[in-house]
Amino acid sequence: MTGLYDAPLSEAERREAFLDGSVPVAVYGLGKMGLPLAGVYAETTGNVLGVDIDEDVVRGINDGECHVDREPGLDELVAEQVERGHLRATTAIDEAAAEAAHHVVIVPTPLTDDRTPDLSALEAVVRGIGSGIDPGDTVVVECTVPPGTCEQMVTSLVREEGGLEPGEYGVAFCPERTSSGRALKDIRGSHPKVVGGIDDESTRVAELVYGEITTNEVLPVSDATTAESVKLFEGLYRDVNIALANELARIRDELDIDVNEAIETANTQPFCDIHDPGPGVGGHCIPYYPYFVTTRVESETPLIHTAREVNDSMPEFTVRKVREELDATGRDAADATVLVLGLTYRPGVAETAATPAKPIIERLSGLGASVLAADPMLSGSDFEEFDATPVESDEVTETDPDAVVLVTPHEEFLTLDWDAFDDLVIIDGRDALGETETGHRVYTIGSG
Ligand SMILES: NC(=O)C1=CN([C@@H]2O[C@H](COP(=O)(O)OP(=O)(O)OC[C@H]3O[C@@H](n4cnc5c(N)ncnc54)[C@H](O)[C@@H]3O)[C@@H](O)[C@H]2O)C=CC1
Ligand SMILES: CC(=O)N[C@@H]1[C@@H](OP(=O)(O)OP(=O)(O)OC[C@H]2O[C@@H](n3ccc(=O)[nH]c3=O)[C@H](O)[C@@H]2O)O[C@H](C(=O)O)[C@@H](O)[C@@H]1O
Repeated sequence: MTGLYDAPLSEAERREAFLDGSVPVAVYGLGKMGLPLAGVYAETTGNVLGVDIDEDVVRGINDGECHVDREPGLDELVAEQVERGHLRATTAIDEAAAEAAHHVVIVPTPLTDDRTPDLSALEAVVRGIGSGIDPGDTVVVECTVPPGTCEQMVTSLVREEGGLEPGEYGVAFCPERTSSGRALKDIRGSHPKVVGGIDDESTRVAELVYGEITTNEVLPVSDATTAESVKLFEGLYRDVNIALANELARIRDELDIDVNEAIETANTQPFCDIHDPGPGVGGHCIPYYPYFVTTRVESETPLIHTAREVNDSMPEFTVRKVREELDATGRDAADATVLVLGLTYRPGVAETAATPAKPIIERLSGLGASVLAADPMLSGSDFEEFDATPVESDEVTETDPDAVVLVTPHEEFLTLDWDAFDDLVIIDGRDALGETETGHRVYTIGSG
């Protein structure tokens, strides 16, 4: 069986070919998103080859192991699909590209240091696919990309490496609308699956494929660039709305109200969905996606930039609160020991990209404080990127800090024995302590 693009088959025959494994699938990128996606493709078609550049990732998967933590159901799915021969992994991208007829790309698309999209991994993978692609194949891009990437970059790389023209093979953008910690639920159908091809046949193939992958509806849009924009708009909406919440938290002291209470109450109005304030916005998604749009257009985009500035100002705001609260208890931050709890960008996810913990620690050290840091999802060398002394999460109550900053409220930190500390100042970055009586002086971002 060759690929589904322009296949001389009826809709039912195409579906049957996909479901019985006659259309070999390759998934490029086996990380927090790619591994669950490969698992769902494997349980659907029984014929998936995963590709990753990390030999440890490949070896672990071929041993039936799952390297992605805290994803309910993923350990079992990977073990079962590998054991049944439905899923295997390789670092040999050329082999995979030659063997597969349906190519799914979900590798990192981060930002460079000067805040332009870094599509180097995508380029490497699409070149690899181009070297092995056949007429009738389909390339599906799931990693988030700037608008126009599929129409332009993907087709020109396939032309360069494989000599194929659009119309001989398919390209579709099918955004991954998945959150870590609930990846299988999301991939299988928490949200409608958006699909957009560079031509109608590409859209049709993506619609058929994702009609089998998701239990939710499939939303075909006009073209790939529209689908790319849908994904980015979701992220832009979130960044701008978090910035509104953060700006309200910044004026909380002057209003002398609990802004978190006011936000929660305002949101009882169906047209209001103000998000949660916090110590900053991290991850390789929300803080990055705005630049995928602003670097793509000449027009001014003041709202997008201002939202980024507000969100990126929250680490400084958080450290200012540490200084003010220590000051109010007669202590100088310069002589203080500060314990930072939570370094990943949000609870339960082992990802430190753009984490606010990093600038918070840098600013605390800049004040002269000695900084301790704990995070149950990090170990050993993971702490090296932070200018702080690592503390085992189950040993934090053996430290004697003057202040604790709760940046990322992993569940392990919600049951801490606060009595073990003396005369603490606590900055609760995420209103995570709620009504917990800590017996210490607490400043909660948003609530005061
Ligand atoms: N993490 C998330 O919450 C979401 C991420 N996304 C998109 O998915 C992309 C991937 O995200 P994650 O899975 O979280 O990243 P990750 O960092 O967890 O995994 C990426 C995987 O790709 C592999 N890789 C890197 N370069 C490669 C190459 N040239 N060829 C083959 N494999 C390569 C890495 O070894 C790693 O195993 C993101 O860049 C983003 O655009 C979309 C929705 C949600
Ligand atoms: C529009 C949307 O909700 N996008 C989701 C987002 O997931 P992600 O894992 O990046 O987490 P997130 O909940 O958006 O949080 C990002 C950052 O923003 C912070 N955050 C989040 C929500 C909020 O009200 N306030 C706030 O400060 C978080 O602490 C975190 O540091 O980005 C994912 C992605 O695109 O990678 C996407 O699939 C997810 O659905």
